[in-house]
Amino acid sequence: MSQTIKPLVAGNWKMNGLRSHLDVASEIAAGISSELAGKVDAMICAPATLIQLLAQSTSATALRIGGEDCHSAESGAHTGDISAEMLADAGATAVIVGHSERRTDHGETDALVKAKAEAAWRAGLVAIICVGETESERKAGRAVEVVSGQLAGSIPDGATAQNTILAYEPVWAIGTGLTPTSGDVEEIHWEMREALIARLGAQGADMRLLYGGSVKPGNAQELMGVKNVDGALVGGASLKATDFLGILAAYA
Ligand SMILES: O=C(CO)COP(=O)(O)O
Repeated sequence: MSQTIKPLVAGNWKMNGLRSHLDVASEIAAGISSELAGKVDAMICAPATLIQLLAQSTSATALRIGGEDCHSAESGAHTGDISAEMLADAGATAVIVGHSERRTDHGETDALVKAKAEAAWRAGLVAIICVGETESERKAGRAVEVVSGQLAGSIPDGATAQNTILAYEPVWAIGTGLTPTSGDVEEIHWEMREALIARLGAQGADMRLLYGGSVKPGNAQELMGVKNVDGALVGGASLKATDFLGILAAYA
């Protein structure tokens, strides 16, 4: 945990949540004391259908609301897509780009992820850029190489510690209950930090680096304690208020 960087625990609801799920966010917001909010930022990235409702219901709380993806264009003939401006208009303050499920399901390339990050900034949103190796890439000893390549290709010039957050999510750890060892997380996060400093200087030194992949209340303290881990990106455990608050409690 860095001395100077305020950590962020962000939930990613993925394609989960009807309006009946709004109570979960309210419960999470109610569970964040002002003391805890002084130590860690908290966010839920939600399906586009819920963003406005969530932003309204949590507006007086410390919980921030984000989107899960955006198109690179501001508007136009892109049926079914959502622009960063639309997310901002609905009350989002950030958006995830380049999640491995988007890279896999929709064939998103580093170049597209980079364009989406620039779109996020254009709309005044923070870009949460995701990178991470697959199981076969790790087994082949290529984890550092793959993550470094994604990082170089997905982060636009002009990234700052204010407009960009990086999330390392090993694909094989997502939704599986498997996590890398603390040593493996430390190695990747160190490599990311070095690459960011080499490219962005002080902005890279201050940028938040989240770990994601099967983060639960039971392993949060250990994972969040790893050097250069400045918070978490949480999938399944963000759908239950007690679990998400249990992860935030690692920073209490
Ligand atoms: O993909 C993730 C967050 O973006 C991680 O998902 P899980 O926490 O369910 O493994």
